Amino acid sequence: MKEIAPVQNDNIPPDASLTETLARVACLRDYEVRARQLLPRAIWSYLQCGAADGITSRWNEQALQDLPLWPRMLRGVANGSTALELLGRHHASPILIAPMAYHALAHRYGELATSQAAGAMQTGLVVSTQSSVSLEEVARNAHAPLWFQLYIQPHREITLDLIGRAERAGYQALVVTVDAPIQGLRNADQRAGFQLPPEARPVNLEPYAQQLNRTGAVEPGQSVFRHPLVAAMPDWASLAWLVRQTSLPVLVKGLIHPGDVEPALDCGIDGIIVSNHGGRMLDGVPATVHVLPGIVAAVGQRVPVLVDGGIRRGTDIIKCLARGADAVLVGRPVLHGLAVAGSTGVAHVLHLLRTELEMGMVLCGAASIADIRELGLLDSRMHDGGAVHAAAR
Ligand SMILES: Cc1cc2nc3c(=O)[nH]c(=O)nc-3n(C[C@H](O)[C@H](O)[C@H](O)COP(=O)(O)O)c2cc1C
Ligand SMILES: CCCCCCC(=O)C(=O)O
Repeated sequence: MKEIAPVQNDNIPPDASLTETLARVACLRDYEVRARQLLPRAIWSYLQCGAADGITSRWNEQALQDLPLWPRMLRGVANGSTALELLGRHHASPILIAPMAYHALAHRYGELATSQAAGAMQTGLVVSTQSSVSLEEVARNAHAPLWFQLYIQPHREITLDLIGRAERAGYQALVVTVDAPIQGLRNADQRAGFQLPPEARPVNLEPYAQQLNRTGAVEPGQSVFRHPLVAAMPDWASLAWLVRQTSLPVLVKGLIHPGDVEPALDCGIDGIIVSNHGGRMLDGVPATVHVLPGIVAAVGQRVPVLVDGGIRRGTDIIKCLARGADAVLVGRPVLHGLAVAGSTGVAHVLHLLRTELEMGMVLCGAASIADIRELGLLDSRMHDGGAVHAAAR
């Protein structure tokens, strides 16, 4: 295994020791502020910004903040636990790291640093098709449960090869992302002049470079409908085909409409991740926490439902689970921690979230993940202002 010294980080300013930096960081938001100060503007833009006007990206966070929690008292939660079983495996908490391209933009060890932190914190990591460290190298060095995020490729043989590589490398599940047949409209990146630097490359796809000689971006003057990726865009039949090609559990990521649940289940998938890609694809789609209950109802407990988008606090996790999610994925904060303090920063982000989750559970009277779902910690009546008094009578 490559040695990764957690303290080594080019991004930490010379006037602040790592200890000082970490001592001043109280919550995930502090990492965000610090990462923004440290990263070049164009890199920050790519890692942080939502598509177009960033409306959905803001809504994801705002919607979670706007949901009031309704805690229960005097329930005795000593010996509580955040543990759960997901797809037949034990997880220490309902937190996973969302798939994100190019961790090397945030830190020179990229996904190796992230996976080291994930292992230390017993947190599942979803490795992107567009990781900057190869899926095999991440797996060789990992101590965390790994899932592989797969973009269905324009050529079936490439998709098959990626599936085989993930299986052989020991990944435990495939996450098929379906909300990004082309790149979202990245106005902020355009303004900041973002271009991928040489150290951040889609290395997993390099063996197929000759067949994949194009990006997801739409060139000026080109009709979007004529883009080669649109011509090769996957459909439900592609997903059903993919599920038949692997023995691994397959989760579909990017569903937000309950009408898409039945077609997805018909394909034989094993889980759903409610996601709008952190608001990075189609701007103006609803916040994930708003659409979550509709999906959960449509699924009816046939497969696990996970959710991501805007989770910045342990209480956000409680809100998602109270609305029916089995687990959550966290995106940008992981990259913020990575940019500020490498693997230590990521581990700290995960630690902060886990601690906040446990504090929130204690203060809500929830001793287990099941309790969070069953205690009525969120209630639609809470949104009717005065009606809450009537509800309590
Ligand atoms: C920089 C960045 C790169 C991303 N790359 C991918 C990707 O390669 N595949 C994918 O399915 N989702 C990708 N996503 C979306 C995340 O998996 C996730 O849905 C989203 O970040 C969750 O929202 P949050 O960042 O507010 O937590 C990316 C997100 C970011 C911020
Ligand atoms: C064809 C879409 C590729 C997007 C890859 C990276 C990503 O998911 C993101 O930037 O968000």
